[in-house]
Amino acid sequence: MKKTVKVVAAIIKNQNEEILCALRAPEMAIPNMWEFPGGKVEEGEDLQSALEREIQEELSCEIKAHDVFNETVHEYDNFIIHLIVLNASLINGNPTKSEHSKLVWLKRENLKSLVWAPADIPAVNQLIEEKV
Ligand SMILES: Nc1nc2c([nH]c(=O)n2[C@H]2C[C@H](O)[C@@H](COP(=O)(O)OP(=O)(O)OP(=O)(O)O)O2)c(=O)[nH]1
Repeated sequence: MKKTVKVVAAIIKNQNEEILCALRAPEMAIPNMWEFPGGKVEEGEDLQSALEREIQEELSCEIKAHDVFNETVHEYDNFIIHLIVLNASLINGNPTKSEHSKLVWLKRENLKSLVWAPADIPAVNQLIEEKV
């Protein structure tokens, strides 16, 4: 049976209403695909704390995680992901990449120009549809 992994990811916006997108590095799982930054929820951790911790670790900045924006279950070849995308706001510092290959801020209407991790497509679609 495939393992199910619970992952939280953040929608972080800047003053221009652009959204932070992160490119997974070649050596990461699901390589060379764009994602909303975040990571796995640890045992006993609530969603908001997990996301705030992951963003501090990965992007060296402080966020406040808010409500759930989109929740999706997607089956990859070797595991099942329960991806929970939360709205978040930047509290302190600037997102700085460590593990990722690239970080970009994109307007909603341009999100489709990236190759997203398949599990992220529902959240991307919801972001685009919301503002038409
Ligand atoms: N962070 C994140 N991971 C995603 C997204 N979409 C998606 O399919 N994934 C997958 C990629 C990975 O297989 C898994 C999350 O792993 P990760 O490598 O980001 O998390 P982590 O830092 O806690 O993992 P680890 O290296 O400590 O094991 O979920 C997304 O939007 N954000």
